[in-house]
Amino acid sequence: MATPAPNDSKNAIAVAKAMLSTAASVTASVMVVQSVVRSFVPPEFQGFLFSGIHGFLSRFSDEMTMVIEQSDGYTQNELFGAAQVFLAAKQSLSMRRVRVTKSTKENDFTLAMDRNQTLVDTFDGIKLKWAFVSRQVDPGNRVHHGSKVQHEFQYFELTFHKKHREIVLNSYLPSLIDEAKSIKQGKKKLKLYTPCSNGAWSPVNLNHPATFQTLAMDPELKKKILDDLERFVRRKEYYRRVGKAWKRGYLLYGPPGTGKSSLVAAMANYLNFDIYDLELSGIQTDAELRRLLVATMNQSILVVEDIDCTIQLQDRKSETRATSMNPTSMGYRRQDRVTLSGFLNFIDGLWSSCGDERIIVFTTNHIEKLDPALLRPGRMDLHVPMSYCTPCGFRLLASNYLGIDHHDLFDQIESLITMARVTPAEVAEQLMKSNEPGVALGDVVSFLANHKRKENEEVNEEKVHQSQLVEENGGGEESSECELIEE
Ligand SMILES: Nc1ncnc2c1ncn2[C@@H]1O[C@H](COP(=O)(O)OP(=O)(O)OP(=O)(O)O)[C@@H](O)[C@H]1O
Ligand SMILES: [Mg+2]
Repeated sequence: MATPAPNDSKNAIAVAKAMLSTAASVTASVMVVQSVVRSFVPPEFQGFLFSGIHGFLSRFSDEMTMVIEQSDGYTQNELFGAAQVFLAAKQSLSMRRVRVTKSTKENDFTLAMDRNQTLVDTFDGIKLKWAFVSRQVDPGNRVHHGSKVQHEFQYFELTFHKKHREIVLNSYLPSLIDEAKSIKQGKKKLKLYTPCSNGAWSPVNLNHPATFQTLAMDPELKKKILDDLERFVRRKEYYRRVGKAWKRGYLLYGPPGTGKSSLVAAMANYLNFDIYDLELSGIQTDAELRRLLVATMNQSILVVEDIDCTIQLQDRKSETRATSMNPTSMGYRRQDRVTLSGFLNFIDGLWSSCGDERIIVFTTNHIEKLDPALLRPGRMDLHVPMSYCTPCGFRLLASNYLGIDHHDLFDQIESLITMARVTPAEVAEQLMKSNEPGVALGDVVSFLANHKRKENEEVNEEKVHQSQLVEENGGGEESSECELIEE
């Protein structure tokens, strides 16, 4: 067993005292002292020193510390076990000491936070400092198999600013317990990240139920996407060999309610990837955009929804024209704005090379409005059209929503659906109106019939309008001239 080094310990304490007398920041002092203690003091004495120093310093601090012990004397503390699992999963390669164990029954190594190590977590922008403290307790003169029994007393300390007490108790700790449960079940809890006001990503749990089984879309297209995803995740070595960044881009396009966002959620659920939802219109500068992109993690999907609606990205030519004429004519310098070229260059260049297994998805309702730079071959690897509901899509929805594979009304609905342009979202809405298949399907029939009638009326109105135009212009030939002029 390693013996304590009295001189080193004295040095460490002397440094701690000196720090205290001049410290402007108590937190900074704690960190410096901890690192000094770690360097000079043998592990078995570190726990004692840490909590002593910490207890003394905390009197001057705005921080509060929660102590999470293994048990309350009678029952196990659920939070202690959850923290062990959660923190082990959070550990990064940057940790200096990691405990590694493996039982004969298990195939994998289990990593855990080692004694007297610290780790910083963030939640809703709040910094939370974890320490795993271990103290040797002398139980008196108890002897077992000839040697003196040593007891180890272990607990976690969770330190944060006092003002976040309620958030920690009501949100952070419950979510930690949830996450630990998912980790234990071997299932990662998926997250949906959105940019928050301080320029960082803020996570919430992603509980979207969409899967490839529940998606009503062309079966061949569905299979093509699934195969593409599977090939992508298997191809780590391939991407390395050909010198390409390990990323894949999908462009999903189609009318509202055809399942573009549902497909993104299905992809995340299928791959077990988190989603980063990049709302470009909320981002002011290329620098801010880059910061956010760099902060995304591997094995994730970066989604930019409705890319055509993000005005600055719409028209690169006009953007260039405006800049070349007068760089400050619009009251801002061009480099202060998010630009399509800046975004695409960063996605294709530096960003994709600093991470692995990235998927990028753009969605749009108007593919025709997109800048050609986005549609260029090689930019988005797969273009996925999301279409109106087909008979096959309807059957899948009926099976999902009503649990039925056949019904007398199916034929009528299927022939109506091929004529009416309705979205899966609209059909799903009708199917949800009743648990009784006959009633729900009756609603679908009336909805489709109404929809078809309205479509016919619109077509007729348009025909009348066109023939009025022809009459006003006095004949066929001149009308084509008129169309040419209008264009
Ligand atoms: N193809 C589909 N298969 C199954 N359900 C669908 C499909 N499309 C839409 N839905 C249902 O409609 C709802 C809305 O669909 P979703 O948000 O995915 O459409 P969207 O194409 O992203 O629309 P928008 O363009 O307005 O963003 C979904 O929650 C889902 O219940
Ligand atoms: Mg959507």
